Formats: sequence, structure tokens, C-alpha cells
Amino acid sequence: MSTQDPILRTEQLSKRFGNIHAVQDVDFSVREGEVMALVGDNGAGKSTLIKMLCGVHKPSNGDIYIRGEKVSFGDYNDARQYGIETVYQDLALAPSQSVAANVFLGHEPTRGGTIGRWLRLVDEDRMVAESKENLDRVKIPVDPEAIVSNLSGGQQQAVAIARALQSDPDILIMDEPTSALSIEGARNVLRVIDDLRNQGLTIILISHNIRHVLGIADRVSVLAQGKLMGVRDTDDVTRNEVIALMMGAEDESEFEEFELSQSSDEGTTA
Ligand SMILES: Nc1ncnc2c1ncn2[C@@H]1O[C@H](COP(=O)(O)OP(=O)(O)OP(=O)(O)O)[C@@H](O)[C@H]1O
Repeated sequence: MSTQDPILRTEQLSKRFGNIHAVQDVDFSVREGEVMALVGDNGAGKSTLIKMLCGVHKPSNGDIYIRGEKVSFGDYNDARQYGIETVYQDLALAPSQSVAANVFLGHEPTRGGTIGRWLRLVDEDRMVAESKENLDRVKIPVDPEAIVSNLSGGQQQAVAIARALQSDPDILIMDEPTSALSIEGARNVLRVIDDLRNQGLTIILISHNIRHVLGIADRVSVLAQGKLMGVRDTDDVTRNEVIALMMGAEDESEFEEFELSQSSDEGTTA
């Protein structure tokens, strides 16, 4: 595989819910080691697309390829076996438990051999030490023994990312990781994304915040009404062009019209 071949690609991927075409004939493609942003207005199909990529929804039509191999995900664990992990917007943490317990949620190390596993004698020391390794990778200072509900939003996001790293994924899907955070928290999470890319991870970033997307992503894919409207290098695209694509514009003249209407709007409010 050359560095430009996609690590993940979809071909004509579609999902229907009754009469609703949530995702329609989407050819989405992600290169190894890049941050690919996925943007679109409410209801554009972003969540449905990523849910097909992480095994939650079965496609109505079309195919998913990982490193060129056609795959069929029956469930979330199948996707995980192909190296795909997801950090959902709601983080799905256990707030009353420790950071370490959350990093290991569902697969805590036990002690005492067979009896330990049977009695589920969780090896707290090992859990704290091993969770620290992944928390260090995320580089937001968090005490492994702290209780999650006492942490800031940015720290909780770090815990959810550390947990996702537990299965050593190649591709990390992040659903709106900065949406509920303070400016400082969002800045920290964007720095984590940059660090993880530098460590070789491929990241699919769903976000409504176009400024964040243009600041961190290598490329951006834009969905509107279930269809892929365009894919752009973030170095070569303006915020207005992305917004115009989100609104369903299909060619450059429509971007120009949009830019003009934007600047006249700005003129009236100034
Ligand atoms: N389980 C479902 N059953 C029926 N319709 C659904 C289901 N999930 C999504 N939809 C519909 O599919 C379309 C795409 O929804 P989706 O949640 O994928 O969009 P989105 O881009 O993630 O939006 P948002 O940013 O608001 O989360 C919408 O019309 C939505 O109502």
C-alpha cells in the first residue's frame, strides 16, 4: 500500500431508514495518518455514516474497504478487530468510578489467575499503572485515581480517548470532541488530536466547528442531505466554501454568490 492509498474507503455506501435516505451513494476515503474532518448540517448523515464505519448500522447498500480489503461489520467488535475505535459525543463514561476503571471499563485486569478471573478480583494497581500509560499518550494531566465526575469536560474527553486507545486502534473516529468544551478545553483536545496524528494514528473528526476543522484537519469531507458534496485540502479551502458545500452548492459560481451575499450581510450588520 502506498502512503496515498486509503486506509479506509467506502464505495456507494448508503443507509435508508424507511423513506429517509440518511446516507446516499457515498464514496468516502481516508488516507493513513491523516486527520479527515467530516462536516455537514444537522441531519446531513454524519452520524449514520460513522455508525456504518464502526459496525453499529448495517449499510443498506455499498461496501467498506479497510486497507483494500472488503469488510462486512456485523457489530462493533468486528470494526474494532479491523482497528477502528470511536469516541462518541456522550463519551459513555461511568461518572462515579475512577479514571483508571473507566479506561478499562468492561475489560479490567484481574489478579489471582483462574480464581481471580472467576471472582473478578480486579487488579487495581495494574489498572492504575496501565491506564497511566494511555493517559500519558493523551498528554492532558489526569490522576488515574480521580473520580470522573470531578473532572473538567476536557479531562473527561481525555479519559474517553485514553479508553479508546486501549485496543490500540489504527483509526480513531471522534464525534464532536470539542462541542461541549470551554475554549481552553477545546484547545487541549485539538492538541491531543495533533499529537495522536504525530504518533501515526488516522483520525476521522466529526465537527460543527469549521474553524477547528480548518485549524486541525488535513482534509475535509462535506455531507449535505446524505450526499458527499466535496472533499477539500484544508490548506486550499475557505470557511465560506465549506459552508456553501454544506448548504448544497455544487460549483464555484455558487460559492462566489455565497461569498457576495455573506459580505453584503456583514456590510448591513456592521
Ligand atoms: N435510527 C434512525 N431511524 C430513522 N431515521 C434516522 C435514524 N438515524 C438517523 N435518521 C435520520 O437520518 C438523517 C441523517 O441523520 P444523522 O443523525 O446521520 O445526521 P447528522 O449529520 O449526524 O446530524 P446531527 O449533526 O444533527 O447529529 C436524518 O434525517 C435523521 O432524522
